[in-house]
Amino acid sequence: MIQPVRYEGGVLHLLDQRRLPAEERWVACSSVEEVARAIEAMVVRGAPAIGIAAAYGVALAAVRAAAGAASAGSDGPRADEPGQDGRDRQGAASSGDPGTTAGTVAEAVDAAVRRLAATRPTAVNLHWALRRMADRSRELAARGAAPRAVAAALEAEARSIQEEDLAMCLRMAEHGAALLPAGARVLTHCNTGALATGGHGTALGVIRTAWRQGRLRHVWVDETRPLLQGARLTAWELEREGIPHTLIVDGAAAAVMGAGQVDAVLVGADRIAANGDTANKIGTYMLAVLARHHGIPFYVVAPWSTVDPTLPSGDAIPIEQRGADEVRALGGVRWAPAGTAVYNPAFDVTPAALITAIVTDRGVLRPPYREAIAERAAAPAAEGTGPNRAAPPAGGS
Ligand SMILES: CSC[C@@H](O)[C@@H](O)C(=O)COP(=O)(O)O
Repeated sequence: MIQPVRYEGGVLHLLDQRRLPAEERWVACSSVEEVARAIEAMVVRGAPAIGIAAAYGVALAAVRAAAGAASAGSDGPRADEPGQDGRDRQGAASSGDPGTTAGTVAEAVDAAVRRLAATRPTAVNLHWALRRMADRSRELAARGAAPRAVAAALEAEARSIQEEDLAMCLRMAEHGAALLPAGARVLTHCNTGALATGGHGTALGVIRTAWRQGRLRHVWVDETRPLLQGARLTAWELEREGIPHTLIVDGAAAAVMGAGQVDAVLVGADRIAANGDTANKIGTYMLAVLARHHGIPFYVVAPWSTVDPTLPSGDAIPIEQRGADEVRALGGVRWAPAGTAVYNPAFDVTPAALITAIVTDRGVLRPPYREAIAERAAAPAAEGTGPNRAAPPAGGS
């Protein structure tokens, strides 16, 4: 199984998604700053995977703070010091620290949460995961846990977030596959696969499971301009799995729908507001309009950690704006005049009215979404899916 995030021996290893499919290269992070920069640079991307990486970033901060004052009151390595391969830190982390106070660790955790929360604004999973780590840290501090015990517990919490995300993906995949007709031809956007999650994927997880169940015939893959997550990442995952697929430019979606070649559209989400409005990769809204015009079901697939009941509607979802050169150029080749004005929102918001159903690990939600979301938010989370979130996410909105 593809897993883009691995935490081993106090070092976070991220599969560098900027380089796929050309090469499989891993980036080692041993400080919060390295994790934050990896998220900003999209070494790791996809809403759930960003949350998982950030959770490990917080754990790294705690590990380093617990080890940092080990040398008789020295302040240890700085949290923003770039690592080489992290092994030096691993040694420091395991050396123990009689001198570090619980307060030092709590401060390091708070600083890590603030830094990581500022990396990418739209995916709420990031803030959900950070909040969970901060809550766990406070709980341990209140119990008077020793620094090294806090660090170990935060490493375990991050691992739980990762494992629970995989479990949620597998549950969503079962729910979503059951919605598809036998021999389905589906269209998907961006990358919502194992690369974007704890494994298996959200919309792509449904596709994987439907294929294994023998009910899927074909996948249309939007290339997903400007960063080509569909062409580079989704096509790579589908090829590895042997799932029949065809890559199209984003502008061809209407033509394949109009030709009667699509039975369902499946997309992921970065944030779902209380009324069901859904932020996802730029171009998703366009697909929803097209699907409605052609009478094709449009399904959003997302874990509960993507639902943000604190926002009344999609109008309140912060949309990340990215640099002009992502549009003017690709791979170092510029094809637009250097001074051309560019508008480059990374996400758009699909109005709930265009969404046929939202597939979550808590079941399939149907309109009216405000009621459906309120009802599921109040229900206890299924085992292994973490605590319900009642309060607003850390720095999320
Ligand atoms: C399971 S991933 C869901 C979304 O995060 C995905 O569709 C998406 O929009 C990813 O955007 P990205 O900018 O690549 O992080």
